[in-house]
Amino acid sequence: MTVRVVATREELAKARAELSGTVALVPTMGALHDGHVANIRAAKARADTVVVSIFVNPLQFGPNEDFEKYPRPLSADLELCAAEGVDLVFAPNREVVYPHEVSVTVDPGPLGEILEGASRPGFFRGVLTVVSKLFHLVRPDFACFGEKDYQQLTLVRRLVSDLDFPLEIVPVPTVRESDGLARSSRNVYLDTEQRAVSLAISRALKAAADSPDPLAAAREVLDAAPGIALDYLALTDPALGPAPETGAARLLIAAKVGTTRLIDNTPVHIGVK
Ligand SMILES: Nc1ncnc2c1ncn2[C@@H]1O[C@H](COP(=O)(O)OP(=O)(O)OP(=O)(O)O)[C@@H](O)[C@H]1O
Ligand SMILES: CC(C)(CO)[C@@H](O)C(=O)[O-]
Ligand code: BAL
Repeated sequence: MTVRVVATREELAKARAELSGTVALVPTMGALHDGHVANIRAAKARADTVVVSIFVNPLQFGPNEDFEKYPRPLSADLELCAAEGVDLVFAPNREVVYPHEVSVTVDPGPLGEILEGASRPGFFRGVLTVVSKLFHLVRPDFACFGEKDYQQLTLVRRLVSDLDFPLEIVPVPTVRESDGLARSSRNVYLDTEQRAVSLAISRALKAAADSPDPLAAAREVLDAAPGIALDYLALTDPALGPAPETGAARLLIAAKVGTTRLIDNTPVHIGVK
């Protein structure tokens, strides 16, 4: 079993013209896992054909982040795409996506400055710029994004509505390991002990989802967890605005375990249901 793979703009344009019916794009940075598979399956359920992009986007990495070390197991990724019946993989190199120095970029606005944006300056500018380029190059009818990266999903939705991209964003629920840890390409950085420590993140979210005081419930679990360096624990409304006094809300966590930065989030309800 193989999957069609293109790397240049010309190859992509030709392959795109040969796709019939509706197209769903699954943008990724590769190192594919079950979370990506859920995105691919959601794409297949929505559209006639599925395109996966694999590109580790330098523009969204800070100078001290893991761009160089980010895993790039391309042949395993292609096997997985073939097994999932993906129609086309776009796996460009840096020069294809950025043929000259970038000058014009997409401003994510105030939502890009908080949470992940506060810890990773320039991150959402990099994400929204490359996502815009992928939307122009692939011209999908749908694009799937995981709820694991909730702020990214929220900002991509704003990008599409504020800048009138003619496509629909499909959110995909977070896929977890059986012990609760959210699947992430960065989980491979964790050793056995760190992996055990990192379970406090999903335990905190679970406690929060079951409590009328989500913030306090999560804090209690995290305070009792050695080895977790909390970056933020934030309660917001579902669109990442200020949390309501009661009702539907979102709880988001970012934490470092060793040198690995992990993020996760859950819907919560403030007050008694
Ligand atoms: N556990 C998951 N469940 C659902 N979707 C996911 C999951 N993990 C990643 N995705 C989604 O897959 C897409 C590509 O993500 P990416 O390639 O960055 O993988 P990742 O595992 O999030 O990597 P990283 O750990 O580097 O953030 C994004 O839309 C992301 O939200
Ligand atoms: C959306 C994305 C592929 C843009 O580089 C990346 O941020 C990711 O993998 O979530
Ligand atoms: N999963 C979002 C991309 C990143 O962390 O760089």
